[in-house]
Amino acid sequence: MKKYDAIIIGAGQAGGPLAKKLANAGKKTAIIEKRFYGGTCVNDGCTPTKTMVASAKAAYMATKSAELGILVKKFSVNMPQIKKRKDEIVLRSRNGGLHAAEKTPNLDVLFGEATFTDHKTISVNLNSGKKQTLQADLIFLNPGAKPFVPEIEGLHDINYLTSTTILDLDYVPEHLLILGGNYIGLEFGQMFRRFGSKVTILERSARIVSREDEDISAEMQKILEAEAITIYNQTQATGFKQNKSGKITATISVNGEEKKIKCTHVLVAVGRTPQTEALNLSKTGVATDEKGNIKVNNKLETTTPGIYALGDAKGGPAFTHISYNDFTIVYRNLIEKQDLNINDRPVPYCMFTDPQLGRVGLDETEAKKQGLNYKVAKLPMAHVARAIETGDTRGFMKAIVDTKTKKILGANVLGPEGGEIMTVLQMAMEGGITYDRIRYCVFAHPLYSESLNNLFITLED
Ligand SMILES: Cc1cc2nc3c(=O)[nH]c(=O)nc-3n(C[C@H](O)[C@H](O)[C@H](O)COP(=O)(O)OP(=O)(O)OC[C@H]3O[C@@H](n4cnc5c(N)ncnc54)[C@H](O)[C@@H]3O)c2cc1C
Ligand SMILES: NC(=O)c1ccc[n+]([C@@H]2O[C@H](COP(=O)([O-])OP(=O)(O)OC[C@H]3O[C@@H](n4cnc5c(N)ncnc54)[C@H](O)[C@@H]3O)[C@@H](O)[C@H]2O)c1
Repeated sequence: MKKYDAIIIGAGQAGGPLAKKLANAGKKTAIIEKRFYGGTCVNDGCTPTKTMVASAKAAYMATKSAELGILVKKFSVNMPQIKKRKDEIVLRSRNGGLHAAEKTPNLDVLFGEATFTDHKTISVNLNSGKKQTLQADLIFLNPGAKPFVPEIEGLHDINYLTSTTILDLDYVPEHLLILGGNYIGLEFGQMFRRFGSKVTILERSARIVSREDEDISAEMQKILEAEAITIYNQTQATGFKQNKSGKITATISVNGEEKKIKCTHVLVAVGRTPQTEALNLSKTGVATDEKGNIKVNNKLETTTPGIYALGDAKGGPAFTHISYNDFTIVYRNLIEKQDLNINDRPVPYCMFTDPQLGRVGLDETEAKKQGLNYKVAKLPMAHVARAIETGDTRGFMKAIVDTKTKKILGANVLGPEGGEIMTVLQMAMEGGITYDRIRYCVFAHPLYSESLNNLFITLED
């Protein structure tokens, strides 16, 4: 049995940085990782997908460049090269994080699967085949999540893809059928369409990106359909069959009506599930909800004092920056004796479709639901000088403002660099800068953000 001051399970977006900071603060720390240092974001999430989205954008630009007067006569997609570039970037990032951790005094990095055997006692099945038992008063759980695979007849008999396994393809699928029309389904759907696949997306809800306002869903659907992606809303797959040559027939229910679709590959992108089962949390009194998410209070402490949960495994918004912020909250509270909680933070995000969808704060639906006194400012990208000049006028900017205080309550920007434009509005929200000031702010011409002047000029006082 080895005693530590702190043990961290999972080297994800919270665990890795927390381990280094605790060790540097003088705590004898161990971090246990069963797979790859850096977790989902670095190895199977943000880094590889955004790397491949960049390749897909290059393919898209090759098809669009004639409009800008540049004739690309012919181009081809080199999937092995796209994969190689992605693998190299992932490896560099993974190894960078690992080497920094291994060089940190006071920090032991263990590769293996951790499971609780008793109160604050952890057994690790080391990847080397050996076992090690550890104990600490402070334990941090950062086990992340994995793709959720629904029970659909025949799904387990076909060689379906997940957001993790699709990253290993070194060829372009002929016809990719995707279950789920949100982050993962749309980012991969557009990417593979641009690589040359035929793409069909099935979304169970009435509309894709169903957590956003209706006008966002409609515009996103229009943008994706313009690239010849087929989208079925209010649709579920009810069965799959694969023939000897590998071709798959999916039975789908569209608005209750049965239909058959033939495809070559199926990507399951219907959400993620926490990796908490293997932890054997009942041994240490940490409660989970019916989905396996770890229950925490607003300071991220679980039902067992001294054990904290960070990142995706606690449910709620599942983003890298939220997991990272969890680390900073826990660290500052425990080591710097601050009094921070997770309720006070904004939850911005960006969907990396092209154009991007950046979002922060309240949308129109939520403002209406809360009965707020609000106004909506909306500006089509077709009225944005920068968008016209660069030849991409898809989408719009939208902001919700408080009529009385003139404060910005939220923003959705579906457009080129939508994430960056949203972030400018987020900074205004954080600094309490009202929309009537932004209307007359001097922004450099002709930036996308300059059009925030015009966005708020659309509002009458
Ligand atoms: C395809 C895809 C694209 C994404 N793109 C974005 C994006 O663009 N922007 C964004 O903000 N977010 C994105 N996300 C979400 C983001 O990756 C996660 O929210 C983020 O990685 C936070 O994860 P985490 O810190 O909770 O845990 P993770 O990063 O998942 O790390 C958890 C680690 O714990 C390890 N582990 C689990 N159980 C054990 C155990 N018992 N013992 C030892 N180790 C264990 C796992 O192996 C893993 O390495 C994406 C996700 C996916 C799947
Ligand atoms: N850019 C980013 O920040 C980014 C990118 C990728 C993933 N992520 C994170 O990863 C998480 C998982 O992403 P995701 O897209 O898999 O999940 P999600 O929960 O965001 O979306 C799943 C979609 O699938 C639909 N769905 C559910 N069951 C279905 C079924 N049986 N058939 C058809 N549709 C069905 C849902 O209605 C929903 O629209 C997200 O919560 C997100 O936080 C973030």
